[in-house]
Amino acid sequence: MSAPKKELKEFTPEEIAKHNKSGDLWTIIDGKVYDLSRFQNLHPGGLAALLDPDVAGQDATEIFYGLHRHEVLQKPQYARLQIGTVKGELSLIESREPGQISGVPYAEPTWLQKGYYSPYYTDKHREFQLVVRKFIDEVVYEDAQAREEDGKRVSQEVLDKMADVEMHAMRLGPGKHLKGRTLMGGLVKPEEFDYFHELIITQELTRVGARGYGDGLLGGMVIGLPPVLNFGSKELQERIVPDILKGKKFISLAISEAYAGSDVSNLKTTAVKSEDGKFWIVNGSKKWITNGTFSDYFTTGVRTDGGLTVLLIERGEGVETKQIKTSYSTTAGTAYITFDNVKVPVENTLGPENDGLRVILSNFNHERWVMCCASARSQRLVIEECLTWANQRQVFGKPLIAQAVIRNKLAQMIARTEAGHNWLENVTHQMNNMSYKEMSAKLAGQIAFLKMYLTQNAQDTARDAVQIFGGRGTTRTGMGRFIEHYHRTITFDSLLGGAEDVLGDLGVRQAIRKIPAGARL
Ligand code: HEM
Repeated sequence: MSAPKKELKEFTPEEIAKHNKSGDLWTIIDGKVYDLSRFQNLHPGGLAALLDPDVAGQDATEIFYGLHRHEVLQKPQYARLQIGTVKGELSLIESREPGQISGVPYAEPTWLQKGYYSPYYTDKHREFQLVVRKFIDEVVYEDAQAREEDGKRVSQEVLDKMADVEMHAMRLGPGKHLKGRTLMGGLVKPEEFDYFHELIITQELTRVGARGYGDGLLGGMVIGLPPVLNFGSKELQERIVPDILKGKKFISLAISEAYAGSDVSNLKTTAVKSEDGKFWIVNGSKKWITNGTFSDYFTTGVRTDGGLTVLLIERGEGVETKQIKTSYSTTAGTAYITFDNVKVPVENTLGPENDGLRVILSNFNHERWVMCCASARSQRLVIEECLTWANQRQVFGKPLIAQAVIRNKLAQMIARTEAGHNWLENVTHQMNNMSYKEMSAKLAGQIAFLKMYLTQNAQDTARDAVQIFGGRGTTRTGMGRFIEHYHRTITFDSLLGGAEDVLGDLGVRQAIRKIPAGARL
């Protein structure tokens, strides 16, 4: 990220002060001397700001950090404006190194903070987390910022590097699909890989702070491939799974329709058997399908004679996908899909005919839990931004953090995030110790409540964060860019995998079913 090192001179403040006019313009930021003479007319904030008597030839550190993110100075085109350092002064502001753990309180979950303990994570998990973070900082972060902005698909190079360490396979959680694979360069054995490892990957990916990119990074595979692995024929699996896990082919889960979202039993897309019984003929449409614009395969819920069936539909004649523009980046490839007399071999049926609801539901707990991992972590990113900003921002002659109302917003934000994250770790611990059957029976309600709780909190946190950042929280570039992005995209999380009210209701209905027959007040 930083520019190549060059010989830097030392200057005294007196020497620097002489360069204080248009065409001969220096300034000091954090003990470093910048020559802005040739940049002055290109400066996005204008020339006048740079000619201010408190800036031109002076130490502008406080003013600079009130207006720019530190990352501005790390960009090569700006880093090269540095010509020297101030004699006798040290730089105090740290640049984040790849893999670094944040020192800002609550920016990291407790188990990653120095001097804290956890009953859940082992030293192996810690080692794994460090390597995954470094990988994501070095391989994914820049691509995430660029693609979120230009809306293009995740770069193939990133997908290939992720495949090299088997990250696509690991994102599907523990299971048979990991057998024989070298995970993260051999750091964890397939049989040792557990839900905390998966949580780590999901949470580290969330830290890039680019929501559309996060889904574009094969979110469709995370929810669309499990039905193939759990219900597809051996032949089908052997034919399509290897290329998907290599990041060469793509798959989506195609359930929701303009007619039916959370109400999956009311789908209108139909599949009728051909006369020879060899094919399904599929007609209908699907909406909000993540990665749909570039997917090769669609795990699709269809209405059949006696109920609901799930089919693996391959891109081909009769399948059309159109980009839907949503509140987040088109890098997610969110699609509207139409199926017009699409011929699907009956061998592509996933699970028993007319029992598709079970196939779809079997995946929901894991899908929602993944969303919980992401939501819990993204709230920490907001805390880090807000705590740091409130501490550095000067307003009415004091730091913003000196205002009790701001401290109160931060208090609520931190308490909500800690509560949700700790609950998530408890649920993850249960998943690690339960069979799949037990998980389905005991955790559907818990996970539904947890997701509802986290996304409600996330929306409160987004609203509070914008108040803390003020106008900066509403612009796509500059100081508040992560906050603007979070606030704009957070509603998505509250709907994916079931709207909040639907999830809350599911949890209560499950609880009521389990009240012992003899329970009375
Ligand atoms: C090495 C020195 C500097 C560089 C490379 C630089 C670069 C930039 C960039 C890239 C932006 C656009 C930020 C964005 O929206 O993404 C910007 C905005 C701005 N800069 Fe600078 N800048 C420098 C120094 C300064 C200084 C010393 C001042 C002093 C007042 C200043 C005042 C401003 C202002 C007022 C804006 C507009 C901020 C906003 O829209 O909120 N800049 N600068």
